[in-house]
Formats: sequence, C-alpha cells, structure tokens
Amino acid sequence: MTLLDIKDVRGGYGEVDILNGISLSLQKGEILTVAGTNGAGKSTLAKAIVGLLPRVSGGITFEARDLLPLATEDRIAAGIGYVPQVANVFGSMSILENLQVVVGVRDQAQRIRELFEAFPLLGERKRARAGSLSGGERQQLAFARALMTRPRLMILDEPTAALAPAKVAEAFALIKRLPELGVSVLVVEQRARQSLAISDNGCILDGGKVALAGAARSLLDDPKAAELYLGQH
Ligand SMILES: Nc1ncnc2c1ncn2[C@@H]1O[C@H](COP(=O)(O)OP(=O)(O)OP(=O)(O)O)[C@@H](O)[C@H]1O
Repeated sequence: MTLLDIKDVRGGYGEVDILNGISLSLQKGEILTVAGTNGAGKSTLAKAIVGLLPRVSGGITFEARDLLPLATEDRIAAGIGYVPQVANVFGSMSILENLQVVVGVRDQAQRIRELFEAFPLLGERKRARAGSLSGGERQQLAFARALMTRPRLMILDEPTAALAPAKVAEAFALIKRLPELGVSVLVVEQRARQSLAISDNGCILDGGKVALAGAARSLLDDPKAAELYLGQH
C-alpha cells in the first residue's frame, strides 16, 4: 500500500524554486532514505511534506489524502511525525514533561508507558532535565516525542547530524526498529551509505531533482551513485 505519494513537487522559500519537480513514493512498512549533495533540497522536501515550506505546488498525498491544503498540525493529526534537525526537545523540561506537552495525544499516560517500554533509558531517567541528556539520549527523546501521536509515517531530518561519531550506529539501529513499531520512515541523511544500509529504498536529490532512485541495495552497488553521491560515509 502506498503511504506517501509525491508528484512533481516544486516550491521554495521565496521566488526561487528549490524543489524542481520531485516525484517519489513510499510504501507502508518501508524505510526510504533521501540523500544527495549539500543544498540539494533534502530538508526542504521534508518541510514540504510536513507543511513548513511557504510555497509548494504539485501533489503530496498521505494514505490517499491530499496534504497540501492542511496546516502542519493537521498533517501531524493525520498520522505524520516529524523530527526536525534542530530544536527538537525542550532542554529546561524533564523527559516526562517533554512527552506530556505534546498536543493531540489520545490516552496520554498509556502512550507514555508504551514509549518508556520501547525506550527504557527514557523511562529510567524520566525526571532528568532534557538539557542534561547526551546527544544520543536527547535524540531518543526527540523520536519519542514525535511518536506520541502514534504516527504511521515519521519524517526524520538528518537525525545523525548532531551526534558524536560513536553514537551514529546506535541512531541508525533505532531507526531500523521503527517499522516494528508500525511506523514507516522517510529519513533525510548526509550519511548516505549508512542510511541506505538500513533502508529498503533510496532517492538521491541533486539540484532539487531526483537524480537516482531505487532499491537501497542497488544504489549502494551502483558505481555512478558511489562516484557522485555516496562519499565515504
Ligand atoms: N529558510 C530558508 N530560507 C531561504 N532559503 C533556504 C532556507 N532553508 C534552506 N534554504 C536554501 O534552500 C536550498 C536547499 O536547502 P536544504 O536545507 O533543503 O538542503 P539540503 O539538501 O538539506 O542540504 P544539507 O545537506 O546541506 O542540509 C539551499 O540553497 C538553502 O540555502
């Protein structure tokens, strides 16, 4: 079943188009990596999906529902979770409070219990201030916050960008587990090789367009992808 369908999406922050006609789709249960060069439009595409890009045209549907007329909070309510690259937890609040302030959650206490089961470290430290957590712990909290509303799709914007190198593999292991929790994933990543290694499919952007797309395995084996886009990560 197609969960997310993006057709000929164009748009940007001002007059200039950053996205120049992007089409891609994501199936239920899938992890999809969106990789590409610096400034290719990866984060901009994530913003277009969650309703944070000022100007977008084309088609974006989620579970066959047109997202473009919906405000960000309505897209979240429709079943999309979003973990932005920065400012994704409140440092002065405890772990527990960070989860409690998420709006629009049914059976909040029950959901927090479920997430503490999925992320035991967060449960053990629920009274700790988020500002005192390590990069990896903070990221688990950011994921848990986005999972509070029981999304069926998570959009992760460069989840490993702020992590110490030693924590990167742990973060990818965490992402790989999300489909087991009933969550499909679109992950924007600079670390293309590592991200493709935990993904089903991949899509490589260049200049706001899809340069290459296909099964993650075949992109990893593609000499052109290796030479132009995958780097050593
Ligand atoms: N808020 C903004 N206002 C105006 N232009 C922006 C804004 N954010 C990004 N851009 C521009 O949009 C283009 C694409 O940026 P984007 O962040 O989507 O790239 P990216 O592929 O995620 O790159 P990186 O991997 O370097 O983060 C860049 O030229 C950038 O300068």
